[in-house]
Amino acid sequence: MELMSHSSTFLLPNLSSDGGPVLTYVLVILNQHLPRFTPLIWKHAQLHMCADGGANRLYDELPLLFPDEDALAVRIRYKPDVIKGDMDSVRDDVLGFYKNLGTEVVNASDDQDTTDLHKCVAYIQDLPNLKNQNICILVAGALGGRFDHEVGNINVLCRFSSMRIILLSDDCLIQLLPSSHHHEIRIQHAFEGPHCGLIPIGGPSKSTTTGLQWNLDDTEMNFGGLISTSNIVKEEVVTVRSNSNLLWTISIKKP
Ligand SMILES: Nc1ncnc2c1ncn2[C@@H]1O[C@H](COP(=O)(O)OP(=O)(O)OP(=O)(O)O)[C@@H](O)[C@H]1O
Ligand SMILES: Cc1ncc(C[n+]2csc(CCO)c2C)c(N)n1
Repeated sequence: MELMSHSSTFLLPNLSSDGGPVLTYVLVILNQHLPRFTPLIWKHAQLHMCADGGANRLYDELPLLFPDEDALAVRIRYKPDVIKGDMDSVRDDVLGFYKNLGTEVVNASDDQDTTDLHKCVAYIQDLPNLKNQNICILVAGALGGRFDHEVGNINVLCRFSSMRIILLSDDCLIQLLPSSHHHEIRIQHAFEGPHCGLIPIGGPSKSTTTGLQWNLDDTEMNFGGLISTSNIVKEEVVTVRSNSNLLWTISIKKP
């Protein structure tokens, strides 16, 4: 089985692959409080998208991260490339502002069965320019607020299990570790940890880990039984093998 390497190098001031694969980052902004490090991951991303009402967050909240600057100048500097969704949450003034700057708007209001995040990920998956790139989608504002939205966002990880997608908030990140691979997670100790968790998301799992305070040794996990929450990262590298998909979550440090 192949090894998949992971490293949250997008949290570093300057992007490096840290021995892992070279990734092309795409940023998707959701309709939830913008993480404080949004300008940093914006800089690392090649493409910037807003999921429907996520455009309101960019418009309203990004200037607050630059209190000494003119709000209009900040909004022009952080222009999304694409806004996609069913358009029931983005405000008309916000849509008009970004359309005037040249943002592409994709109205998918006919689809009321998939979330706006799902629609954005499907758009990224189909982009011809990114076809041969090793893409990693960073999803800002994926956690906090409404629980149905949070679970919907986690479900997108499962529906697009062959894509690298990382859900982000100010406090933590969540990503899928598909059982099709073994995993090596390089920890950026200055920016993340020590609290972490491994959660069986697709049914019962048997998993083996190294690098944690409470390692698993071909240990069965399932909802209603054991799941690994409040675990602690102890080494530079965490390894995970599992016969079914797991969610990996780790805390993000406050500056
Ligand atoms: N409170 C939240 N927590 C986590 N993610 C959220 C939250 N609110 C919105 N999102 C994410 O942002 C995306 C865009 O949000 P938006 O409010 O435009 O969605 P919506 O489909 O209009 O929601 P609603 O269910 O209220 O109609 C959603 O698809 C979801 O992924
Ligand atoms: C069983 C079922 N439950 C809920 C919805 C509603 N829904 C799910 S995603 C979405 C679009 C949100 O932008 C909406 C309205 C549905 N279609 N099917």
